[in-house]
Amino acid sequence: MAAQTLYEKLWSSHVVHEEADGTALIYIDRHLVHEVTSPQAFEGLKLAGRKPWRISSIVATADHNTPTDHWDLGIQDPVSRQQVETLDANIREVGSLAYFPFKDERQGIVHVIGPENGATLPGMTVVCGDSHTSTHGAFGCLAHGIGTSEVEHVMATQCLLQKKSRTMLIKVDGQLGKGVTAKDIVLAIIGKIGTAGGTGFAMEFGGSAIRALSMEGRMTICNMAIEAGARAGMVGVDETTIAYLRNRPFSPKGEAWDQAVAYWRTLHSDEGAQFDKVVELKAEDILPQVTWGTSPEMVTTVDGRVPDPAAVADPVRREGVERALKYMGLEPNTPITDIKVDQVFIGSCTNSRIEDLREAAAVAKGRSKAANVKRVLVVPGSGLVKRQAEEEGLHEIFLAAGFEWREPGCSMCLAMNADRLEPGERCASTSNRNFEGRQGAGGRTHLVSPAMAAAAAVTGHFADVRTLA
Ligand SMILES: CC(C)[C@H](C(=O)O)[C@@H](O)C(=O)O
Ligand code: SF4
Repeated sequence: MAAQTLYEKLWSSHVVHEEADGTALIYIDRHLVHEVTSPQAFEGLKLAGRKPWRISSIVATADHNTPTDHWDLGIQDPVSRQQVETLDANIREVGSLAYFPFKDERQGIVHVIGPENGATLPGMTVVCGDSHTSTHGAFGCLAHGIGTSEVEHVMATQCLLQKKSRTMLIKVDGQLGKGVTAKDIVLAIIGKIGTAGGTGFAMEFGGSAIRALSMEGRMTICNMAIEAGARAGMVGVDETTIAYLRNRPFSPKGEAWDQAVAYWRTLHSDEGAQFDKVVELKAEDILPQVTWGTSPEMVTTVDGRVPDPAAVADPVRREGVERALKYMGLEPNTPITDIKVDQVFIGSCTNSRIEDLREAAAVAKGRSKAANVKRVLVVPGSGLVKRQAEEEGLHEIFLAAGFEWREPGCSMCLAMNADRLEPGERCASTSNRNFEGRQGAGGRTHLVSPAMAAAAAVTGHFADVRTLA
């Protein structure tokens, strides 16, 4: 058989029916559900008198609207409370493989709880009514974000209507420098190809620098594939994938594990497989990244400067830069390290896993929040991450530095709960989107790695983490 890409293997093993124009129905193995995009889907199902096709595919949690402090007080905001209670009621009514509700010890951000519970497994098709579902592709799965009407369609039929994507390989070879992380790799990729660079593609990340990453790092990269415009992001299965999944609650056990592992080992692009497009980066060239604008592609290196619109030849791009600088309150040519921050957010489905917290703690250790920084929020991605961090004493490092140690959830990634920026406040954030108003109306977001966020917290401005270590 001809050499196949990972995407082609995943696609062909899930096609139920294909039309002449290439539109296909693909079977869905795992359906992750959260409170924001599921209410209308459950309602639609109820109105049609239907039941979910395969309840055991559903894994649900409440994450966007849950508070990250004073859990004893419940959910104060009535809209958020109703959202979460609606999910509670819907899951109670229809059932699920697992539900991690508000306050459950395994509750957390949907893209953190899936993998850590072994609910995301290689070879699966994974969907969720959430754009960052691409995260799960780190496990050699085909993972798509879907809209609310598609959530209903998947519940009703266990299938999704899709058109086959073109394939892109992003190959990162070499060794990352000290203080440079998976977040810097993915920001550098988006800086290079742009937020539309992956449009129409399923993106596979490969090369020796990707192979050397932990599963946490691979998830960070696949998480932001969507910010590069890709339909899905993925990494082939290797021993790192398999070691991560051993003994997770929903991972197969005993003989079924051995059979699964034998299959999983086939889930990588074959030697000589042809991609429609290949982009190459050298790990040695990647420096710590900081975004300066209102789109993830508006990014530069920590030793760089805010761009000067006058130097941008293309008039459309020039206007985009001008508008972004106005919103961000930045002057052209300002050195990145001169930009002071008001708040720091360490969390989100991009960077709230144990390794992220370890990296932030390594910088925070023995240091303190700078006086000009109003608040530093550290928000673990799940209850299990929180427990692990506490077992390792990371929370004590954060608290000693004057950071706040919170309960898990999406938090100030998109300000659907009480955690938000005030208008005009500037934030170093480990999340994935720096859009206008994303962290609160008028808030200004700069995307960075956890180590760089901690460096900004202790110095009060963006600082090269390599000089602090
Ligand atoms: C609320 C949800 C639909 C949304 C998404 O799809 O991504 C959110 O998670 C986000 O990050 O903006
Ligand atoms: S952490 Fe942010 S990006 Fe991730 S699912 Fe929640 S709101 Fe979306």
